[in-house]
Amino acid sequence: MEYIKGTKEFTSSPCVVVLGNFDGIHIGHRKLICKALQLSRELGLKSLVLTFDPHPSFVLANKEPVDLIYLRCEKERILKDIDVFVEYPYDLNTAKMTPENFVEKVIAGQLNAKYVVVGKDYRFGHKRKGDIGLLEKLSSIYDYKLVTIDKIEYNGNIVSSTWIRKEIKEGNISLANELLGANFSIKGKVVEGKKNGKRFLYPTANIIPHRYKILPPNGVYYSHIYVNNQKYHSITNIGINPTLNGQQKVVETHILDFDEDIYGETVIVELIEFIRKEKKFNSIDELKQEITNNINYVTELIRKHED
Ligand SMILES: Cc1cc2nc3c(=O)[nH]c(=O)nc-3n(C[C@H](O)[C@H](O)[C@H](O)COP(=O)(O)O)c2cc1C
Ligand SMILES: Nc1ncnc2c1ncn2[C@@H]1O[C@H](COP(=O)(O)OP(=O)(O)O)[C@@H](O)[C@H]1O
Repeated sequence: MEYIKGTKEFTSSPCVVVLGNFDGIHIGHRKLICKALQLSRELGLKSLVLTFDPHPSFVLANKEPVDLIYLRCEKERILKDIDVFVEYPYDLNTAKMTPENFVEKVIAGQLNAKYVVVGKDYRFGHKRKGDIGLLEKLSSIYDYKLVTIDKIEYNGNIVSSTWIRKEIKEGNISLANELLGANFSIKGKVVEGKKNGKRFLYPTANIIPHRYKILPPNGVYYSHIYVNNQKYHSITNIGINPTLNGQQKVVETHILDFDEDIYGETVIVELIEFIRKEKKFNSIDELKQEITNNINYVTELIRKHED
């Protein structure tokens, strides 16, 4: 995948363009992406995803981009089949562009779009005045075809990033994963902790989560971890380790049947199922007993799944 960021000075060969903010790439977004991939294969065109960086709300409302389901580095993994991923700089000049101007200059001009794939409610340009009606109207002038995709529903409700954020915050990881069409994941570098794991408890690979990343409530989750592209079953605690008077929020993963030094490695932790809330125990022994119970539960879960 070619990745274009931080510049407006680029052009593309004829392509199928997918437009969207793709805050949390969910089953609705995946449908757009699949359609674009299918068209690009059939027609021998490049597939290109265009989003904005920073998020428009950061520039327009001066809001910090908090509670991100995917950080940029995490999106690349999901968009791996796409040929080109563009993060178009969203500054005050971009915000001022009329929708007509954006289509002429960027979509038809720079991107050389032959197909434009968007959700039915896609809005763009100054004050979000552009919509699919305008994209359709301009398609004959700029010689592209418009493909619109209906909003996807799950149990009668329209799937949205806002809904998924709510489920993640409430700890409903299994449902969030259904809506994402993938397991919610946290990517980061394994850092050194206080070494209490190996000494008194179980070793855990520690990641300090990015301050913009959304996280579920502090607690213990059945997880998968990818180390050097190899997948392992694991159990993850998200929290501050109150029993050992910790202060900082850490994502800590104990990998089952594993005994390697992975400090400094970039890993991906996927959360699969909520097990329990994080608690302050009266002693390290009590904490260890509970962690052992949790590991046994996960081992049993994996065994049942493999039967
Ligand atoms: C499955 C699991 C569950 C845990 N649950 C708790 C908990 O409920 N409360 C707590 O204070 N710490 C909990 N911990 C965190 C341990 O306290 C932590 O792993 C230990 O402090 C080691 O820290 P270190 O990596 O800095 O050495 C849990 C760890 C694991 C692996
Ligand atoms: N099964 C395992 N799960 C997680 N980490 C492991 C495992 N076996 C070995 N390790 C290594 O041990 C480190 C964690 O040991 P720990 O005592 O918890 O130290 P720290 O406090 O630095 O996290 C990990 O970062 C990793 O390099």
